[in-house]
Amino acid sequence: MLGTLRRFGVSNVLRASAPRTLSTRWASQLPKVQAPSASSVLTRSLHSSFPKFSAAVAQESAETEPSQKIEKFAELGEQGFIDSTIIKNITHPSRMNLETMTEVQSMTLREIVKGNDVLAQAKTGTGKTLAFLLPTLQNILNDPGVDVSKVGRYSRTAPSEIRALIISPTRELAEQIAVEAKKVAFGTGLIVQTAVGGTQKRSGLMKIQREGCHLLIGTPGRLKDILSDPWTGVSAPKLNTLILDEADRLLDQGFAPDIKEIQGFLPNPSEIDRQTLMFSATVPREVMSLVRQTLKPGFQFVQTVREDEVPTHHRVPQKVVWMRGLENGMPAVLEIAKNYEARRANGEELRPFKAIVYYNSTAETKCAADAFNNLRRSDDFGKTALGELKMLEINSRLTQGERTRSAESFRRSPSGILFSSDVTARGMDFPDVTHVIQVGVPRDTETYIHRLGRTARAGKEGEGWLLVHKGEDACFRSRLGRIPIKEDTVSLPAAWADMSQQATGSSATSETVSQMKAAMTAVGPSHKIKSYMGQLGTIIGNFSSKRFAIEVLNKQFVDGFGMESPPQIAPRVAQQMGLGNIPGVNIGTGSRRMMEEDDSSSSGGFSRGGFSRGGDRGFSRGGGDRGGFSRGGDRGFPRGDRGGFSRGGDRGDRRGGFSYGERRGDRGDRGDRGDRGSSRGPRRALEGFDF
Ligand SMILES: Nc1ncnc2c1ncn2[C@@H]1O[C@H](COP(=O)(O)OP(=O)(O)OP(=O)(O)O)[C@@H](O)[C@H]1O
Repeated sequence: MLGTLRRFGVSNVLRASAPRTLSTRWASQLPKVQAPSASSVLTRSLHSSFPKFSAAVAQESAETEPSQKIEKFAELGEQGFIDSTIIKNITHPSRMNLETMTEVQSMTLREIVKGNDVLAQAKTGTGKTLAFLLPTLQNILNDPGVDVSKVGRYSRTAPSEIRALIISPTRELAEQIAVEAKKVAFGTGLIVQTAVGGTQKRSGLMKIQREGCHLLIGTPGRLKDILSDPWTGVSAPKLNTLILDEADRLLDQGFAPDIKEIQGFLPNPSEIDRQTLMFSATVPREVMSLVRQTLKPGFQFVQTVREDEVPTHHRVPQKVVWMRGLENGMPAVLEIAKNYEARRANGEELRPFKAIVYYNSTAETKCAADAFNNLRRSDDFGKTALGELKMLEINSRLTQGERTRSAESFRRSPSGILFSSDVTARGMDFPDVTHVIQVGVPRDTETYIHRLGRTARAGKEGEGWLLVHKGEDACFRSRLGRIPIKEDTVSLPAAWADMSQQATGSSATSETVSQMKAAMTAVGPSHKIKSYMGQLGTIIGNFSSKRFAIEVLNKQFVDGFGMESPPQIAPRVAQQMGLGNIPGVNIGTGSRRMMEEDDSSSSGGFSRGGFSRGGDRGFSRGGGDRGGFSRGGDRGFPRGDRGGFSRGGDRGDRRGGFSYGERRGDRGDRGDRGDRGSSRGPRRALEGFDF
């Protein structure tokens, strides 16, 4: 109440709300921070970092008790608590068609309308977006200084009338939030604008200048650009609310400086009272000092992930499959799809197969998308039920237009496979995703949780699969050991097939392996090379020894992708990565030229009916031929040649910079770092490469 009083004086709206006891001191919940007993480790695993965090905030925050009463949106309108137009937008069958608030919505609504600072942690897919949008838009309407009237067709609102600012870590998420905000605000006169990188800055800016803005949603880089430039006229001197969605991501090392800088362009909170809201499904302890610096003392800590409750990702069946080699990853993905389709064909009532496959590097997503598109175009697969599946990709290497098209296409499609880097791991709300498949151990627990959270949203069902190599065992146990993932040793024989041998026999697994190997062999050489380099950065961090990592990686490219020998690593890079003396490292400078030749040649590859000779054009210096998926698939891979990797090795790409996973600095949009850029150990040596 105090916050609202401070800002707008007495709020009639608030008086209309029923009195509730919302807060208790967190200290009363202290048993939660005790060390988990052996029997409860699995169910408490989500909280591996949270208990420490909870203890850290015990003294300075209040926790909101779980709501006993699930509220209907319509009641909020009847009470006069929320504007009737907003309620109509939310509840009308032809609009958002929502009836009842989710727990996080119910538990945060009044706190936010009161003007309190809130940190909210709730499971993925439980409606956090609406939880902050609804009260924030209502607060803007409550502000007597806000004029929503129009002169003719034109609003009276200036670009300096921004009352609330939402920061999102990725462009897609910012756009998605804006779409939802516009739905909620429809017909109220409130103006919602976006400022995201990768889009035309000028036209976006002119739109804000022309139409004005009450709620601005953006990515850190573009927001910084716009707010730092006084000539834009876009400013927020009357800002009341700052919202960090995916707050832990925005407060980690990668984004924190940008967030701090943006705060510098906002009014000083000691002069103009400001409410700050933070939402996420995960709140690791590392971000706590920044949470404390950003929120007011006594902020509300709303946590719907309770100790006695199985969090979303526990409810979803999660399976880990240990693969014979990394080359078995794509056949295993294909087998998951085929097994599911077979169940559907047997009459099980299942939704169409709609999966997101996550990789730890951009280049792997590209390679996988290419391979699966090759597969789709082949005669033997193309005519099957799965041949209809859309094979899409999203990663930060695509132009923003391509990214948006892929996201839209996947959103609308009832089925399909999206090969993605962590750009989509947080917040993205693709409907009806049946499977999340993660290949390789993700960089941390939070990444695993958010990726998994792309399925089983809004109460739906979903499955989670993790495909890993035995060499990642220690890393798996340290990052995900407390997550209740069940080992599956029977469902995916393709994960164990020996791909160094030509697949023989007519079993379903042989067919799956043969089909996938042919499709992998036909991937363009430059994609293979980039994938190799991209994986180098991640796999060395995941395996216990470099020697083992190199051996396994090389095997993938020879036995899986049909290369005669693994791609060459330039001597300088090998040295920087500490690979100079590691057996199996193919040191030389031939890869770069090969990529250039491949990029400049027209794409051939996989034609209907199989693998065309033109597929690896420009790649056959050794004169080798290819065929199917024999070991000599990419024979002719040159050795020790001019070129090699140097900074900006991938000239064809628009942007530079490489770090673990997604590139740390996505130059197209400095704010859009879908993936954390960790520069641990050998990965540093690959910075400047764009794989
Ligand atoms: N009250 C509600 N009743 C039913 N569905 C809802 C409700 N509120 C939101 N949803 C729907 O639930 C889905 C997930 O919502 P949202 O994207 O806000 O989840 P989230 O908690 O932000 O997830 P994440 O942690 O992944 O960002 C959306 O499709 C949204 O429309």
